[in-house]
Amino acid sequence: MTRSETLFQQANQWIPGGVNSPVRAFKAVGGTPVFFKSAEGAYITDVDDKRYIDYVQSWGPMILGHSHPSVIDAVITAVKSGLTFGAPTEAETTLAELVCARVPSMDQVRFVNSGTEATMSAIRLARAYTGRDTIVKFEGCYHGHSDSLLIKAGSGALTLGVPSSPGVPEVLAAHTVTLNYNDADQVREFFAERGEQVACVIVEPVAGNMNCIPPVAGFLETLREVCDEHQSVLIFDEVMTGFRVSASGAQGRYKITPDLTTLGKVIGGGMPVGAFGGKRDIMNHIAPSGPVYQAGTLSGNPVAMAAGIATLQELSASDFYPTLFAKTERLVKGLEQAAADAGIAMTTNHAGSMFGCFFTQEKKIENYRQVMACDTERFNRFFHGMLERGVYLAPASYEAGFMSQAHTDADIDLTISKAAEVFATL
Ligand SMILES: Cc1ncc(COP(=O)(O)O)c(C=O)c1O
Ligand SMILES: NCC(=O)CCC(=O)O
Repeated sequence: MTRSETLFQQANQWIPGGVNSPVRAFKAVGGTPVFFKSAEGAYITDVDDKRYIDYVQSWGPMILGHSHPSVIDAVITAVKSGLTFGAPTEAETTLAELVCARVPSMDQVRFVNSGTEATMSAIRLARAYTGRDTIVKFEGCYHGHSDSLLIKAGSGALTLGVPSSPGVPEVLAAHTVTLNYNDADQVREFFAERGEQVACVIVEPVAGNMNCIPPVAGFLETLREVCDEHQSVLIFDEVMTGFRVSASGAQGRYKITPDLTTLGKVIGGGMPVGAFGGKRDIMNHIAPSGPVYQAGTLSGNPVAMAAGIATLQELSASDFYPTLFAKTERLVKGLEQAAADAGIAMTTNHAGSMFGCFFTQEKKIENYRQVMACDTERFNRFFHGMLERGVYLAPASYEAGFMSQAHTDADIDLTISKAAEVFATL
């Protein structure tokens, strides 16, 4: 047995399914999850001392690569001053200012501990602000695991075949309407009928939890329009896209201004952080400014704030995003070419530093239905072939991949050559 196999067996005794988050368990791809012990830059090392080029990057946060020296130094400095005070610190304001300065739609921001908390709190706020109950989301989008949002959700929920989780009361689920991603006509039709009931529309402005699906022209624009017409709150869930698809997130990339934005992943630099924010007149409703309750023992944790500040500061270099995006292009073009050379039907999507591969005859993948029709068995063989050859991809075909600053052209070219080997076996 490998050490990962031994550890997984032990973990299963004490932890349900052996993991603390379902997507880690390799349920979708089969086999035993790899247990890791360290990571640096683009590389991650497992407990059997095997090294992998990592395109999961902890599901998105590690945009600088693992163990970036400035982030580690900032964390060590913060740790030495105490782990948590449960009281305000200057670092919270520093990070809040950094975030709001970069995301112009955000006048104010509240820090929480995860993306789940951020979206859960944002929809509570939108419901209170509008005095309405109905929320609109899109099939295959994942916004964390709060009750109202775990309806027809993406990510791990898709792989388990239970996108709408048991345990969510029907009366609550009834308030969540699920529409088709990238289908502007359906959104218009729904709003024409029930727009006055809609508290908010929440959307991943680039979908990253049903593989990677950028918005088609006009989709986000339509969401903005119908929300304006019906006084509904438009929430961009930028937990994944924030500071990843542009310096100001997807809203900057596609030039659509949401009312509320949720963030996570990158803004915590690898520490547990989420955030929600937006226009001052909406954020004023949050306690203690207003009556909408939202709280957290560890919210704004000083160590997490330090990691976030150090990360955002690194992103300010003028060539940061162009360089990062060029790497993503290099990878996806190389993978497409390698697949074509091997006669494998595969297409890719990418947006900024997010990307995805689809095993399909179709040339363009723009919606959930198309994703679900892709050849998952072939993806699973691809995944294991790459894993064997030292490339760690997300262990499910419904996840976006992530590029980091630390990936070199040599790492990317090595990845493409490994993929070429695997394509030859598919
Ligand atoms: C778009 C999006 N929203 C929300 C979440 C939930 O964040 P977390 O896992 O930190 O609770 C995730 C990822 O998990 C996500 O990708
Ligand atoms: N796309 C999946 C995630 O972003 C979150 C990972 C997890 O749920 O563990």
